[in-house]
Amino acid sequence: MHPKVGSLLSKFPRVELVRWETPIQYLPRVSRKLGVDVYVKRDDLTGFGIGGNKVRKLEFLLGDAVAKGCDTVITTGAVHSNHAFVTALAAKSLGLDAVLVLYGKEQLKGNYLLDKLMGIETRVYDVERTSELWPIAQKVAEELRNAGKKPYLIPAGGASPVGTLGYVRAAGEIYSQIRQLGVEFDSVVDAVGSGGTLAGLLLGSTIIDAPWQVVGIDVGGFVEGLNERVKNLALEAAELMGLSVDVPEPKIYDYGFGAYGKIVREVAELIRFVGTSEGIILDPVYTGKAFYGLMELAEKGELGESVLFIHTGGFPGVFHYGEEMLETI
Ligand SMILES: Cc1ncc(COP(=O)(O)O)c(CNC2(C(=O)O)CC2)c1O
Repeated sequence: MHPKVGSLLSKFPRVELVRWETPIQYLPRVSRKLGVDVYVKRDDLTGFGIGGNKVRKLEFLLGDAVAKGCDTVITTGAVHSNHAFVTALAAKSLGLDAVLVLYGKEQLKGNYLLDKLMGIETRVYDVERTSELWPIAQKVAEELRNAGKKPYLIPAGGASPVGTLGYVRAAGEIYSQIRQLGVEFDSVVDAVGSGGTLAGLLLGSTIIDAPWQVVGIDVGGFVEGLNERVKNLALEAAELMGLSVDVPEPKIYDYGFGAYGKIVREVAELIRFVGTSEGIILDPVYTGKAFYGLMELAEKGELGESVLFIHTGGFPGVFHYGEEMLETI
């Protein structure tokens, strides 16, 4: 861990959910195809509830909830939400209750199947996008307070200054790993939904004065005003840490293929290519689109000679959208 990051974060309550450093793995076949060295940080293996990148944010979010004596966690997302499922699972593992405020078609697949299998309370609403769920979640919190509960509200994706600390810490972890590996990166690339992961990487990379550029791949406009949102999240997290830093403008490229959650042939084919050539499974909503963007940008020379992809997980999405993906290829 980078000493400055470690000491800055030590004052924040954190529950340990990521029990190891996730490996950084070289992808020989992808690298040969691109003529660029591509590595992947296996944050799909953070190890709690196949929750991928969300687990890092939840260490601080649930640490805060426990420190405040809260007894019920509420969060929002689509019915296929990786974040919603692992938030509720982690809350339950800490003895807290959880209520998921969701939208979308209820199908017993992927994360929604896991929600039900784990006996998680879900409330599904007829809205078009996650952002419309926030006022509903606030009403649920009020209902719980009136029932004598002490709810802790977590925004979609855990995209808050506290949640952002999770990827500040990840940047510090990457720093110590590259010294052991003897590698350098020109770019670090991550899928962007609610923006918290990118914001944390941006702030963490600024704190450690990292040589790499941080690049986000927007997977379909999960939120509006993404650049400003990411920058503000990073600055608010810096303020929370007691830092005054100048965070660079986020570099975000749109590879949403027209809409968040839209399943497309190009991504299904890429998932097959990366799976059969490197044994790594990407998902059709987030990491498949992000890796598609990485490969196209790398071929254009936008990412330099050595690139680190943050594999943020999303595995349940393969089982939510598997049939739809197969129809495209
Ligand atoms: C596998 C995977 N990879 C990357 C991301 C994007 O992370 P951010 O939300 O921090 O930008 C998600 C998000 N998922 C959301 C969810 O509800 O699951 C927040 C949208 C993700 O699940």
